[in-house]
Amino acid sequence: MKIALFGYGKMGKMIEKIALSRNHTIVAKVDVDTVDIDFSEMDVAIDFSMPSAAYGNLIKCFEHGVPVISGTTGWLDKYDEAVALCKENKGAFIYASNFSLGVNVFFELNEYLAKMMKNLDQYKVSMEEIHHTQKLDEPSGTAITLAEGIIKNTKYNAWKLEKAPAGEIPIVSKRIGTTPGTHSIDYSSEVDSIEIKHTAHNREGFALGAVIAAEWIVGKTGVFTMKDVLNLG
Ligand SMILES: NC(=O)C1=CN([C@@H]2O[C@H](COP(=O)(O)OP(=O)(O)OC[C@H]3O[C@@H](n4cnc5c(N)ncnc54)[C@H](O)[C@@H]3O)[C@@H](O)[C@H]2O)C=CC1
Ligand SMILES: O=C(O)C1=N[C@H](C(=O)O)C[C@H](O)C1
Repeated sequence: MKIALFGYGKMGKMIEKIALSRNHTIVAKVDVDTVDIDFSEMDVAIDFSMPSAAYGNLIKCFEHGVPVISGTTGWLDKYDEAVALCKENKGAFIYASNFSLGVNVFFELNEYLAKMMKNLDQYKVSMEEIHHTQKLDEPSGTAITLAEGIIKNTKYNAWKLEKAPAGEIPIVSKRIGTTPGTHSIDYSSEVDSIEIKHTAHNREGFALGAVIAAEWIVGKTGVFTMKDVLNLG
């Protein structure tokens, strides 16, 4: 495949490494200094840019008929608009807050545990996410996806950064060194705690998942998620 990278930072460079190892070609590396973009050579675009840029990059891809994988987080206030424009242009689009296989397993584990905890009111849930100090958004997109999974399956109705009132999930965001991404969920009662945790050791898992999603989406039309790409049962 001929892949265009929108965002050539930490993730863009890791995606390039994984893509080349899978015999793909990088036909464009779009970044802040890019003036002209030639869409004619792209089979698929992969956007790992920044919260303020992602939506604009997606729209350009939809308008030029290029399927797009969006990994950038912190722009979900525009997600519904992006879906509508994708459909209007008969485009193809996958957004995932986290493309790694391990985190997508963790998403399923999170919902499974939440269903079991639904009526155990003696337990209170809390979340923590730890990332590198260069991360622009908080909480992480992954943490938001996890919180939504808990809300869907329990009596909790919202999430809040740091402290949260009863019925809302508190999320603590920490920025430490070069941490790739650690997410933990804790159900605590007077007598015990139950915790599940995912720790990324590097960015390879994120990049591999994004490239696999790119390989999957080529030739398709519509809006998809990583659940469509991964058959996790
Ligand atoms: N969904 C997932 O699996 C993952 C998502 N992410 C997300 O990906 C995004 C990027 O993360 P990193 O690569 O670590 O950040 P980074 O800061 O290393 O790279 C972002 C790059 O985007 C460039 N950029 C800024 N405006 C742009 C524009 N208009 N068009 C194209 N490029 C532009 C920046 O100059 C920079 O080179 C963040 O939102 C992060 O949360 C990161 C890892 C995994
Ligand atoms: O900024 C990052 O690095 C990451 N961001 C994503 C998120 O916001 O969840 C995914 C991963 O945790 C790394």
